[in-house]
Amino acid sequence: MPYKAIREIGEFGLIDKIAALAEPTLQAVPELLKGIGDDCAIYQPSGKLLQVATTDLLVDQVHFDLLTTPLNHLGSKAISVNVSDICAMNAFPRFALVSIAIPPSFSTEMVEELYKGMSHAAKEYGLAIAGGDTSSSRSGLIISVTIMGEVEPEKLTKRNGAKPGELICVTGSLGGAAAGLKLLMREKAIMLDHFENNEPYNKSVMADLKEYSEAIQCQLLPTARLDIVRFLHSRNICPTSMIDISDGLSSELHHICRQSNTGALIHESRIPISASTRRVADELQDDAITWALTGGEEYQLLFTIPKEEYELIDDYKEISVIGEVTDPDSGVFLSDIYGMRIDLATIRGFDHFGR
Ligand SMILES: Nc1ncnc2c1ncn2[C@@H]1O[C@H](COP(=O)(O)OP(=O)(O)O)[C@@H](O)[C@H]1O
Ligand SMILES: Cc1ncc(C[n+]2csc(CCOP(=O)(O)OP(=O)(O)O)c2C)c(N)n1
Ligand SMILES: [Mg+2]
Repeated sequence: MPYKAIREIGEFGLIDKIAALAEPTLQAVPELLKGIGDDCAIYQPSGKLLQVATTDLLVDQVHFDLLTTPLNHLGSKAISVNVSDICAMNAFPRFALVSIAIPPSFSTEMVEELYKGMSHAAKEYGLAIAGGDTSSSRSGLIISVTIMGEVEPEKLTKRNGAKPGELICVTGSLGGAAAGLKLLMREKAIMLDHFENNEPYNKSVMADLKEYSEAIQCQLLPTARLDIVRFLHSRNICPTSMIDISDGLSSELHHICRQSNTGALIHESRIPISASTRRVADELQDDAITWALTGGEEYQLLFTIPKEEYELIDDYKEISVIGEVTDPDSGVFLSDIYGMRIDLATIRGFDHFGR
């Protein structure tokens, strides 16, 4: 079946298709009085709740590579990385505005595939796709998502409330997204090599990626930890500080410490790293702890709670206590498996303009 060029239906024909795909997300949000179709989306904020807003860009060749990324996964990830920021405030996402700049190589079906992923993720998180903007792009695909969320004022969690003596907690496991990215880049290099040598495409030269599905899923299809926000609310736990891990554990811990005016000591042996991430690191002769500290794109939550609240999280396997908050003069340190202290100021994470 030939693909339909976007020029055949034009900008407004494309927006109609996008609106149809966004439609099922509207049901979960009755406060949204108008979604796609007017000059603005119209939202009726609920009474006493505070509103939070976040935005993140996804740019071709910076955040994704279309050779290794299915478009529906990319759509889902664009929603999830923003929901993750809402979760980091201990808040709930309500609606999203999605803007895309589309390169000339894209067909109507490719845009639809992207929105199928967004719409699916939005439904999972109970948020509506309420509007956006569409442009052509003279270079690669660019996706910008803005999400509004809500939270009761007393539950709002910022980066700046950690105090010495408190526990540092992290959700899920770390390092998987970096492992997935390394594997995908390895497979891409093999594929390009093959094409360059004019060899016919042959699936058998590629690794069987099924055996790496956990790491690849962490990279291509991360989930924001809205389940953790629900858990925290259900147990009436209000972290004193919280951040999501987009740039690596080390960077995010520094953000909490800088904004809370504290130090921190975390323990290498307590950093949760899955067996499959360790296996990939061994295979690629790389270091899973470095991935956890600097890899980023985990979309797990890093937060602090008073020691007395330990028993409230103790039985929950999705949360690991990895260390404690210290005085500001103590710096931000990792105690390695031999008890040696490593200054985490020397191990920073992802930086768009980093050397
Ligand atoms: N171009 C920009 N203009 C205004 N504010 C920005 C810009 N880029 C980032 N920020 C703000 O700087 C802070 C840190 O951004 P970032 O590191 O991207 O956070 P996150 O990891 O939560 O996405 C956020 O409050 C964000 O809104
Ligand atoms: C093609 C490609 N190159 C590199 C990466 C790795 N990468 C891209 S952005 C990023 C960090 C997170 O992105 P950022 O824009 O800093 O998110 P924010 O902190 O604003 O949430 C990482 C590790 C990737 N996923 N794909
Ligand atoms: Mg950001």
